[in-house]
Amino acid sequence: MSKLKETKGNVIVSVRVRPDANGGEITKAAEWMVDGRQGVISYNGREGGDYSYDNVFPPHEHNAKVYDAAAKRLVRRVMEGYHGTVFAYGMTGTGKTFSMQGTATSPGVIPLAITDIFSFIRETPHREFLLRVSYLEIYNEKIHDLLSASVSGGPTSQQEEIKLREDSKRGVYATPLKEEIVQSPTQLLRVIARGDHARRTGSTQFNSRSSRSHAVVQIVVESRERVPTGASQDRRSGLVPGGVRVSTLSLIDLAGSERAADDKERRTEGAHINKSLLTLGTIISKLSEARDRASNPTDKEGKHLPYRDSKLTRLLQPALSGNSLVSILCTVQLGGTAKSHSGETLNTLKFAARAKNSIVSHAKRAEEAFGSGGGDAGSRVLLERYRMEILTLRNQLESQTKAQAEKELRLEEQQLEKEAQVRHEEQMLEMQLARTALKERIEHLNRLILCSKSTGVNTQGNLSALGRLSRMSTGSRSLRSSLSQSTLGAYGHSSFRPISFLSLNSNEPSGNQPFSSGLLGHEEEEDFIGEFADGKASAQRQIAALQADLNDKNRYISTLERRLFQARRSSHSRMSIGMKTGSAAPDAPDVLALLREKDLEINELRLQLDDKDRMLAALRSAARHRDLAHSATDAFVPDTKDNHGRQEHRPDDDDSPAYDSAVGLSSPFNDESTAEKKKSMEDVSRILDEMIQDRVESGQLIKGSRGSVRVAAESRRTSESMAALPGLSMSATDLEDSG
Ligand SMILES: Nc1ncnc2c1ncn2[C@@H]1O[C@H](COP(=O)(O)OP(=O)(O)OP(=O)(O)O)[C@@H](O)[C@H]1O
Repeated sequence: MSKLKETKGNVIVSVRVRPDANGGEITKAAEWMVDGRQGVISYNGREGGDYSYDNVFPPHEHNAKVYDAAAKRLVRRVMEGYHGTVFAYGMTGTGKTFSMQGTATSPGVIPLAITDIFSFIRETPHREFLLRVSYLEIYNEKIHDLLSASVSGGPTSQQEEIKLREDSKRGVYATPLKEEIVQSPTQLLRVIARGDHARRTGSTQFNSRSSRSHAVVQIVVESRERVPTGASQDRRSGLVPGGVRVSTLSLIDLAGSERAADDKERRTEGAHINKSLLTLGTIISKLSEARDRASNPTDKEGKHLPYRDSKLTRLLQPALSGNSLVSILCTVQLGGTAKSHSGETLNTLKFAARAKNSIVSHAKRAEEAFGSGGGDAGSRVLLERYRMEILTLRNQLESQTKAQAEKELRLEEQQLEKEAQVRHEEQMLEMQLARTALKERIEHLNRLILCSKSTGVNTQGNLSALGRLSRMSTGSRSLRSSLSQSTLGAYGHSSFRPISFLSLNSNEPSGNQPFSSGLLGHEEEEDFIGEFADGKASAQRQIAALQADLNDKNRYISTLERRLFQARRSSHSRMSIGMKTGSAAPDAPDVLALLREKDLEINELRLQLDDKDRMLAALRSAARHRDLAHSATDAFVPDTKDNHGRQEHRPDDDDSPAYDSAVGLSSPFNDESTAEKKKSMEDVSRILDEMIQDRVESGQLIKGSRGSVRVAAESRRTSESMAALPGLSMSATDLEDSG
């Protein structure tokens, strides 16, 4: 026996004995003997004998044990690339469906095979798998797709007829047939359960829910060697190291053979069932006969085998002809009392025995297919097809990604161009604004320049100072006019000219610096300034003009002082002469005349002194205007030194609010101005001192030890006499105060 198992490993024939339907022991124990360990069933009755099989399962053997012994190895080899077929054959109600499907608590061959399939996948990491499943039934010699059936149960009448076709690589296959790709045991079991639900069943004499059709579950296994890690480049290029291997596991639950039933429908079904089973039996018998002629291989047995007599045998042709591993599970029930029952059991045992002896499997591992190959067989290699599709999609994705990247790049470039254009426009706008601002500035400056020219005053920026200069110039002009009038009025000299006249200082020993051409007329000054109205040179010319004006004023002051001194001396001389004359010949009428003359002179001197005071006030005012001009000029000519490096001469200054408000500056030359003022006062005092000294020398006055003076006795007398006269009351104190 063991030798038989070894030599015929590709075909396994098992017999499973169903428990007694009544729950009791085998009633005809004497007729039947079941040896599970030896795989022998013996029948002691008529046509009795021993029937040996690969496996004999006693009545209470579990489904798991049946699967392990009858199908497990075959399933694993299918996963390795072999075709495999497991089918259950037996009389109705003997446990074919129970063995193939099992129950929830005792799963049969199909669910256990599914579990093993996925276990194998998990245990084989170096390969990748793709599983697809189909489920059909052959009912009254017609093929129905159980996965395309309506939910309500039973294939739809409009379902396209499914035909069997044959291919050199695939063998015999049904088409069109729905195939579902499954990725988990649960998903696969759910698909099969759906097909089971659609399967046709009916009540028979021996089975209240008898399968009235042959049901075929086909699981197509595609597998391929995994691409080694790091060979992603090859994957992308489509160069895979190995092809795809395709194998099929067929799990078939045959309808039960039975005697002709009373029901017409059952009789019709039975006739078809029996016919297909009969054909199957016939083929097995012929295979057995062919095997007996194995020594004469010239005969090609296949040509004479009636596979096409039934769809069942046509569908099982690849398996029966040796291209597939085969496991036949025959189910019997030994407990029946009817004589016919034992006959059916014997028929099953004989079928199994013939199958065991006749079927020779030359099953080989399926060849690995490369590419789609061409033809239907190649196109069914879904794994390869998917791989190609993935490759195509990946290429499309890459091209789209590239196109997208290029598009984004273009958009980015366009965006950058837009931004650059916006920036350019902004820069242009800024430049335009800057140009506009510059133009406005230029126009403003031009207006300023025109305005300055129109006023005849320089120049760049210090318009208020220039305005003050202009006002000062006007003021100076009016000052000269008033001076001239007052001077003329005081002296009655029509030849006396204002300070701006050049002839005034030509012969004056004033010590002032000569100024040849600086005394310009007012219009000339404006033209001069306007012509050189820019920069430091212009400012220096302003200073020079003011300096000249200042010199004029100084010279005029000196002239007035000298004239005053001369007038006093002249008066003193005349008074001295008159006194001498009076003392020598004191004639009363002469004295009176002399006194009147002196009174006139004294009055004239007083008027002259008043004029002098007014002139000094006017000169101080002129000096303030001059300082104003200096300050305005200094505002834009920091270097206030003249060309000879000397500090500009500053006139005396006072704290006149008008001056301060007019200039708006705190003069940095206040100290110098004060010194200058003191100097001028000292000059006046010096002149008066000289006058007093002259009188002292002439004996009219006596100088005290502490600087005080008194009138001499002679003079006092004269003075007293003069003082007695109306209008002659001048004293030394008066002389001091007037200085
Ligand atoms: N080994 C077994 N142990 C327990 N119960 C079984 C066994 N075999 C069959 N049965 C029971 O017998 C009844 C009929 O079994 P099943 O439907 O599997 O027979 P079948 O051969 O498929 O019949 P049919 O050909 O009419 O479909 C079922 O109720 C099933 O549970």
